Amino acid sequence: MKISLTNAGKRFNREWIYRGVTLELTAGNAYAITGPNGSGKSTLLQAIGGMLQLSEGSIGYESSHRPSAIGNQKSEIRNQQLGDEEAYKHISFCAPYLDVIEEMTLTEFLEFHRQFKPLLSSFSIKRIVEEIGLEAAAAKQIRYYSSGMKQRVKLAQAIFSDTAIVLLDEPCSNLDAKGIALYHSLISNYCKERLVIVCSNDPVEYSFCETVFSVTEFKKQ
Ligand SMILES: Nc1ncnc2c1ncn2[C@@H]1O[C@H](COP(=O)(O)OP(=O)(O)OP(=O)(O)O)[C@@H](O)[C@H]1O
Repeated sequence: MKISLTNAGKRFNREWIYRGVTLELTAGNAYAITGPNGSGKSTLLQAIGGMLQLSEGSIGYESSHRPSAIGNQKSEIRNQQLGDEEAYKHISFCAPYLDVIEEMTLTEFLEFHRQFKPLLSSFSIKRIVEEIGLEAAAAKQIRYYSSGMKQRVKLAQAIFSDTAIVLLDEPCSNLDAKGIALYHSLISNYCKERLVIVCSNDPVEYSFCETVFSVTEFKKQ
């Protein structure tokens, strides 16, 4: 999977938040978007995730796959541009401004979510609940969870969805030291082959990202 941004820009009213963003982001890599409060990190991530329309420029999503081999011949890897609808099936998102369904229990919520985005193969809901250490609370409505427990649920929803792209906005919000360790183990166990983008000002959240860029680089107009 590859995401290409070409001259991407976003403005609210007359104010350009970023402009001239040209980047290629590829699967198997982790990227961090940093920058001061209000600089446009979330706005850029939301545009990449298709939740927000750009004011100018474009975003393309390209998947690569190897069609099944014919006879003994090895087939070439084929690249295919995806339409927006198709691309969004490959994206999962975790962010403070995205809500979980508070009226559901954790088990019900994961069952519900699975109908729209399949889970990583070989993962049962029971196993996911165990992975995030919430076995004792699995039958409790999410509305009664602490903020750190809710954050674990949001991380699980994003990381255990079978998507090539994982977008994480402030992924360690409300997590304690154990929760932060859990986040890092989920990233290293389940995100190696995927395209991960983390929006953050806290190096602890993006320590594993090979490429770090600041949204302030895209403020020159
Ligand atoms: N819907 C909107 N309408 C008008 N302005 C907006 C809207 N959404 C965001 N902004 C503005 O865009 C700018 C960038 O906001 P954004 O949330 O992307 O910043 P951020 O870098 O993620 O900040 P933080 O570190 O505080 O989370 C801010 O000035 C914000 O006020």
